[in-house]
Amino acid sequence: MGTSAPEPNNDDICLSLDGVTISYGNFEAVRDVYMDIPRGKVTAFIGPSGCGKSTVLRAINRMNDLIPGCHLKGRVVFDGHDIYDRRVDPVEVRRRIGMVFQKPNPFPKTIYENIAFGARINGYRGNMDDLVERALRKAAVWDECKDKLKESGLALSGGQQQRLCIARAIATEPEVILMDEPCSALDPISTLKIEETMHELKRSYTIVIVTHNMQQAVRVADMTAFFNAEAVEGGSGKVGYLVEFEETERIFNAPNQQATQDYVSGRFG
Ligand SMILES: Nc1ncnc2c1ncn2[C@@H]1O[C@H](COP(=O)(O)OP(=O)(O)OP(=O)(O)O)[C@@H](O)[C@H]1O
Repeated sequence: MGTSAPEPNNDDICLSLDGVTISYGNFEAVRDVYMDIPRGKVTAFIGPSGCGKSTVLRAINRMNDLIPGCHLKGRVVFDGHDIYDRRVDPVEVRRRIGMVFQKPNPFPKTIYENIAFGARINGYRGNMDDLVERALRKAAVWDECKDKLKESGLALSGGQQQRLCIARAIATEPEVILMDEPCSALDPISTLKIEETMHELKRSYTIVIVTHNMQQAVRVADMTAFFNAEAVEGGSGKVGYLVEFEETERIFNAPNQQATQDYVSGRFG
């Protein structure tokens, strides 16, 4: 992606956060995060509100660039290159590292166009009908959509819209899919469908999900990162930090840190 010399490759690691500190103006939201996100697995970010989970997630595909005053120190290494290198195109980063948001946000276009639009902009030259079908199938929403491809994406149910948004993210052929609380606006049945879809998707993609729902982390994630926030000396706000990053089973059954134990067992604050 970049033109700098590639760093040594570790095939099992998809993305490395290397001393990442993110500020909004003068406010330091999250400090000094180091983590190696494994390839082909689901990684969950959990932790109390305001500890910086979404901020870190958005840093992984340079989505924070769109927030005026947001600034990152450190490096995010993907495919051997720092995605914040001056020579790297953020649009290309976001194509390779796609994102699904909290609220389903289909374009006000047909179901077909929701998929085809981004692919066309990215210069896709293959058979568009095939791409639309493939993406909708991978996102497990083909059966519900196949007879109404020319209808508006907004006419689908919330859960179907979210799977359409996953299909839209897949259509640009990313390697990573970031999901920011993708089920928080959905009913339990739609939530289970998305979770099942994630199990399928991790065969082809690396997934990072922010979730408030600890049961969801247990159900879907191979690895879990627990973030917390602490008061800053002399300051009024709190700064987020990564407490620990381990296999999900370990985080929920035998974490290294007392703060993690307190959080996962509900004895927090
Ligand atoms: N656009 C922004 N401008 C200024 N401050 C922001 C912005 N977005 C987030 N923050 C601040 O950064 C800190 C981390 O927020 P963030 O949304 O990343 O936390 P979170 O752990 O994802 O929270 P939640 O679980 O409530 O979504 C908070 O103090 C928040 O107020």
